[in-house]
Amino acid sequence: MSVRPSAEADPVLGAAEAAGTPSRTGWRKAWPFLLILAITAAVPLAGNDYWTLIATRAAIYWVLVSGLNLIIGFAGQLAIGYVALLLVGAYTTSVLASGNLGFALPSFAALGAAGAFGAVVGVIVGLPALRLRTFYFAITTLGFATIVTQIALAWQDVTGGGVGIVGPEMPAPFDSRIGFFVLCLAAASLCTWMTLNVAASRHGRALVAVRDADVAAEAVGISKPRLLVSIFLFAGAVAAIAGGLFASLQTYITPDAFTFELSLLFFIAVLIGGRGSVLGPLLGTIILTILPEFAAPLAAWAAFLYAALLLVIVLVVPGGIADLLDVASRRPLPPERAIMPRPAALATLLETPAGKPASEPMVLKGIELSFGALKAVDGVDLVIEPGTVHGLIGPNGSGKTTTLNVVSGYYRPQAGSARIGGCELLAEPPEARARLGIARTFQTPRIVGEASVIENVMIGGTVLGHATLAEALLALPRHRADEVRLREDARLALRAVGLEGLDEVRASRLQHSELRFMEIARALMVRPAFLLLDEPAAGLSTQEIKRLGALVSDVAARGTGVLLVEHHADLIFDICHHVTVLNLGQVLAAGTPAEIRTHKEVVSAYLGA
Ligand SMILES: Nc1ncnc2c1ncn2[C@@H]1O[C@H](COP(=O)(O)OP(=O)(O)OP(=O)(O)O)[C@@H](O)[C@H]1O
Repeated sequence: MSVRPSAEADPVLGAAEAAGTPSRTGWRKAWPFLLILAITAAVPLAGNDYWTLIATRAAIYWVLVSGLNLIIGFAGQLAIGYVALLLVGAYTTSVLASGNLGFALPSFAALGAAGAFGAVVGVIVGLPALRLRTFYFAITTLGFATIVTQIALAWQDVTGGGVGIVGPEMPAPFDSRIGFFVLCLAAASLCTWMTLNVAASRHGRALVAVRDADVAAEAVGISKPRLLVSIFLFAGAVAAIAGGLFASLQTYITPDAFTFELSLLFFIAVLIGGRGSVLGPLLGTIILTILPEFAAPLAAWAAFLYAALLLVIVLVVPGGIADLLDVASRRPLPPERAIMPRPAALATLLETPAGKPASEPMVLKGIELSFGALKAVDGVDLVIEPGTVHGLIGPNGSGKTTTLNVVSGYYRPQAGSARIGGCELLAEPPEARARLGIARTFQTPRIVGEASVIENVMIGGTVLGHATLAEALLALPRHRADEVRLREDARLALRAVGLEGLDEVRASRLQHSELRFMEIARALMVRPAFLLLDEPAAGLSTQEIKRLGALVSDVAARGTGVLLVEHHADLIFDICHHVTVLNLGQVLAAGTPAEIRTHKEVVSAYLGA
């Protein structure tokens, strides 16, 4: 995904392009990359071998950073010690090509083997990220860098220890300075294209969802472990290939070549480039590679220069280079814009093949959940019929959200069952709920602020895509078809909830009420059999609450069972078919709105006189 809504290449731009009519938007988004490619390709024409060497080095670094960018910039995992993968790739290629193991592979075969080995090592380095958060993971990657350096030093027979080993020699025509430069530039271009493809895929969107809205990601069916492992595989492979190229460029490598400063360069290139961008980190890598060359006397101060640059960027442009280039996101939005849901679009969206109206009710029985000594939910029974709106009301702290969290899988109750027909929901992991047709919104909207509105909504359709990460990397037909369909569906969903015209706007620029409707659009992408809404009217104007009510009624009328947690009594009594009242975690009353409105205990405990 291009989480920078306007500044980046999005190789899959919608129906027009899929139909073979390239749109102007494609070229508009691709030109910065083509310009960088043209300028870099022209470097050898200046006849200066030294600058050709620097350009080659920048291309190699970018091969590594392009993969690392998916880990840090997209998935938000702080992998600081990625020089370890460069070292692994450099030594694997050199050792396999040198014959130190008793046989010698051709250089390209050694490079390929290093890529495969790097993929495995990438997963091993990345595994702690599945359990550890932020800095703890960062430290493990640094620890890994130290370990592989020590192995390279100690395993003298194979690696040459401190003395080092000869780097692989590339065959003709890549054995000349220019030939090798062309090879590295081609590898860098390929990596750029592949990461742009991933960025503009359901996998790229899932990565940023995991980074910025992990609970929402889980609710739309994204499996964080599976996603991260596949990204670690890719990043490890390209980093190791970069290592092989690096060893060839250096002609001779020792463990000393893999410094902490190099690791810092990779990490900071992504940070100053900007999160969720490909163009920014590419420019970051180029800048950091050539910066010490412009300040040759300061070469020994490289780490200091990187850190200073990072500080300046963070203070002046917190969003990094990508943010600076994202001019469109600074254009003013119409201040007086109304949310106008369109029932016709809703009908079209919910009738598309992915729609699976519920035929059986969702039945909760005896749900119990305690937090320590506090019984948040204490034996709750609830039946949500398809095609109806079921209101769940009660005083603050009565267990409404907790009940909803049990249904969506966020909490596992200590007792009870939640079934749809023969399917026991509680036996399924949280990310399986979307596939079972359950979608939700949140009390506080969980969104990816840096992504465009339409991309946020497309995140809701992640499980409806079919293309694997490998297909997305290579922009194979299934990936292109996924993107066209998801984008069309997301447009429909946005029309349905009344946010038409805001598709390409960065979500962080929306008003609070718009975010609430955007979350509903994201949930509708699942074509939910059951839709769980957690206080969707909070913070909305009277007019907006009316439109929300009509929208929710429309959704239910098309067969979806809606569980509506809400404090706005008018909305509840206007649109609900059934109402359950909770108090202190228990069902205080259940019935039709008319029965609840006049229920004595409900009036005294919640509604008031
Ligand atoms: N993760 C948690 N850890 C400890 N206590 C919790 C947790 N989540 C909820 N609770 C407690 O459980 C009780 C029920 O909370 P819940 O959020 O379900 O109430 P609610 O009816 O949705 O309230 P509100 O209308 O204010 O959102 C409250 O006392 C709350 O403080």
